Amino acid sequence: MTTLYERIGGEAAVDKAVDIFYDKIMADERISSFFENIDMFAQARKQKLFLTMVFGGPSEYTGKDMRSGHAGMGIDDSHFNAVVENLAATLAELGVSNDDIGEVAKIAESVRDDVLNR
Ligand code: HEM
Repeated sequence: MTTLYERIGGEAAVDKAVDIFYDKIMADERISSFFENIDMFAQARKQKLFLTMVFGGPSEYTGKDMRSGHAGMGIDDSHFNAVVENLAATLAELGVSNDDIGEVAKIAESVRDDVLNR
């Protein structure tokens, strides 16, 4: 059985997706302010490793868990929805199938309560 990671296109596709994703985030006034003082190069590197892991690729992520990684930021459901929307739009642009985008959305849902610290 192929993994989501393989179907999306492996390392090259995840790298490209994360770069486009953060361009969208930085241009999105609903959420860009959260990233104002963040080193986006380091952030993109972590996000590539995190998504690679949760999509079923190699597990090389050594960053924080989603609860401690987002603690005290005041992220609410509307911010979370905006992030997922940008991720789905990025994957659609890269030609990922609707089924696979649905699977990514499910993975995102599975960390919602941790990211929102509830
Ligand atoms: C599917 C949802 C999300 C995933 C998978 C995700 C993933 C990550 C990862 C892997 C990190 C790195 C953690 C570390 O430093 O070790 C991180 C940090 C961060 N996330 Fe998220 N995130 C999500 C949702 C959000 C949302 C909704 C926001 C705000 C709108 C957000 C804002 C941030 C910020 C600002 C950081 C940087 C923290 C810092 O370096 O001080 N994230 N996220």
